[in-house]
Amino acid sequence: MIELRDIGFAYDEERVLEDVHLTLEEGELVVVSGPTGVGKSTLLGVVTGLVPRFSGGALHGDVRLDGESIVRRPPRERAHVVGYVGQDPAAGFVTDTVEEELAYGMEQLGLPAATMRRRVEETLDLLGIAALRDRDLTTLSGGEQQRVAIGSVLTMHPRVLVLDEPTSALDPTAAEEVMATLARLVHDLGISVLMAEHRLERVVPFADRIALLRGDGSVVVGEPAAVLATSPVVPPIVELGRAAGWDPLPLTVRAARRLARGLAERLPQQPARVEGPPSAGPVLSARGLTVTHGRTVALREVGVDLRPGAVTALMGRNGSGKSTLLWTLQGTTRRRGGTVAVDGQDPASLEPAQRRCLVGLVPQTAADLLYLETVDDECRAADGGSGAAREALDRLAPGIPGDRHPRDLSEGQRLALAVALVLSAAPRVVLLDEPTRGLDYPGKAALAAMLRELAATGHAVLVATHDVEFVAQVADDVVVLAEGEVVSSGPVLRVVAESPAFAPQVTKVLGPPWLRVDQVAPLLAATAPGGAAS
Ligand SMILES: Nc1ncnc2c1ncn2[C@@H]1O[C@H](COP(=O)(O)OP(=O)(O)OP(=O)(O)O)[C@@H](O)[C@H]1O
Ligand SMILES: Nc1ncnc2c1ncn2[C@@H]1O[C@H](COP(=O)(O)OP(=O)(O)OP(=O)(O)O)[C@@H](O)[C@H]1O
Repeated sequence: MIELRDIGFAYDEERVLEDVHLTLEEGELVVVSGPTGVGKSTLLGVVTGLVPRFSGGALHGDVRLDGESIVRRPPRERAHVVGYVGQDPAAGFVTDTVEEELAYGMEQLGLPAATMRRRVEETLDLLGIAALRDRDLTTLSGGEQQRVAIGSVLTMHPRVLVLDEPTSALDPTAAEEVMATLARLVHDLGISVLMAEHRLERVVPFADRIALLRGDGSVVVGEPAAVLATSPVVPPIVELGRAAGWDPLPLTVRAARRLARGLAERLPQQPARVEGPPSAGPVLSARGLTVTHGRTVALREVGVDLRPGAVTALMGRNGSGKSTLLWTLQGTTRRRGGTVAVDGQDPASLEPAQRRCLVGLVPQTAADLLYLETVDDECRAADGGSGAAREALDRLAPGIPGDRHPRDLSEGQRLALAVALVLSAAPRVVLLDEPTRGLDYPGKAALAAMLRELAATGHAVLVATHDVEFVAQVADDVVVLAEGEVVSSGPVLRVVAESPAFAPQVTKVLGPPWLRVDQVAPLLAATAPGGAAS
């Protein structure tokens, strides 16, 4: 139904797409994948019409809808057919409250009031946001905003849904529910979905085809197994399958389990390296933290200790209070009660400049930290010209031109820059709010390594994240919040084994104590019958 013909696109000097052919059939879900900054959002923009109209740059080639060329039609005239949710859902909000936002698109289409009412109710239930219906959009947590944004396009019943990282702010359970809902729309109503996503483990089981951007402007499109066989970005089970020499490669946990039968018994009982807990006292100690927003209690009597040398993951459902806790520890959010001490000082009582040396925070929206004209200027301002920020940036997302305006970076590049700026100052305590949005697997591995290095030199690190694979790579401990209270905390293995929702793919396939492919890959090679490992 939608066809991209011979698409080429360049921002000024940067060529992003070249000779791209892609068709999206009715009732099909296609995942757009590829490294950070490769051009996934740009490709989606060509379908919605936002590129080149609002992005600038030069587009050639044709976009066809049911055989008719729409390449010159502005986004507004495509909106009744093509629904779009961008990488920053809050940026797309046009009304004040959840219910208004869900109805807005339908009002623009002039639908009857009774239809609008019915669809709003259906959508509130479908996305589990009925309790938020009267809420002011600005007060929602990141994941709540993402659900409302998805809901606001679903109510219009578009024939094509274009979604940019739709699960990036969702907790694991919500992500699964949203994907199952989308799959149902695709199968039952014949809707077509085109989505860019880095967390392939969440979306590949639902994909009919994958469109992989390779980095030279071209796109390879095919069945998931065929594309992933050679892709530079693959979910952990595919990496596991490659290490074990499985053919065909498993795309679901279920398929991998079948292939792994008997394998778990042949692995030793303990991972080769077990990190012992460092014995020093905490760098950060918080007790009895209570925070309220109006009548909502966001945190209730929360206590945490962050040890030097340890990376702690902060997990929990959307809206459970993770961002609130980070900002309270950092000192910006006013607390109703409780204490925070970092090396004996309360960050809330310090001037912002002093505070930054003690506690660094990478916010959920990376752009909040960026205010200068170029990437180089930002790096220099952060590290005083030592080069530390640029070095960190190159590890996370290599090759970004120093003269680029931060506004013109891709989402993942912008996040990488914000992380690099905060880490280059090496504060005693580093807090990160969902720091893997927009990052590809190599970028995430690099971030994990950098956080481990910081911890190894005596810093304390707390990462709020829904990315269970990242937690498996980086964390020593996990703290789980539910409705503003700590409901469990302890070593990563124990928490992950207790809560299936937080289990990474390797644990789902091989069981504890295994969390990551790198722990088992060498063992698989040694135990594979006939040495089938490659
Ligand atoms: N206005 C602009 N001017 C110059 N270059 C730009 C502009 N906007 C984007 N770019 C560059 O184009 C490339 C593609 O960006 P795009 O946002 O499409 O990537 P992406 O694959 O979606 O990235 P991510 O994985 O981070 O979401 C990036 O290298 C980015 O820096
Ligand atoms: N100004 C506000 N007024 C009312 N409620 C608020 C306000 N700010 C936040 N909240 C609520 O407080 C709760 C905690 O929000 P917080 O952003 O800390 O959650 P989170 O765990 O980080 O969520 P997510 O995983 O979705 O990012 C949420 O239910 C949110 O809706």
